[in-house]
Amino acid sequence: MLQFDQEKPIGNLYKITNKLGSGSFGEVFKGFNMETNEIVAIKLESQEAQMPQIKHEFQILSAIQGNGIPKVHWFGQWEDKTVMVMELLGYNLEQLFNLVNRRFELKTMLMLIDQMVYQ
Ligand SMILES: Nc1ncnc2c1ncn2[C@@H]1O[C@H](COP(=O)(O)OP(=O)(O)OP(=O)(O)O)[C@@H](O)[C@H]1O
Repeated sequence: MLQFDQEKPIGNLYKITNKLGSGSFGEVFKGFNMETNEIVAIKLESQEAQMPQIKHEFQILSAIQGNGIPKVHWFGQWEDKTVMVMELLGYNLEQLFNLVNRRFELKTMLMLIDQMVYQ
């Protein structure tokens, strides 16, 4: 688990509030823009990471902006971490699946397939 000073603003603008989850690299937190109060997602990766990934993710996200792809607001160094501040997305597919007792209707499945294939 990453250690950091939650009170110290990221890029002089963003503050972390709570953890959303973690992936194969990095941890993702909910936070907000101190000037506008916009809620954001903040991904942190240790600068000590053996195989740094977050810069690649930042470059790819910046290149493929669009529907369902979080907009990147800020990328840089903070304390001893590399940080990407991005748009906060809603529920992921697993969370939505759980909300409907792990059973999607045929219509939902067809809409998902349509999005996966054509968007
Ligand atoms: N922009 C975002 N808005 C809201 N939640 C997010 C956002 N990005 C990531 N999360 C949540 O944070 C958690 C970790 O995301 P992360 O991108 O680190 O890993 P992952 O995509 O789940 O897995 P992997 O790193 O293996 O691809 C997930 O539960 C995901 O739903």
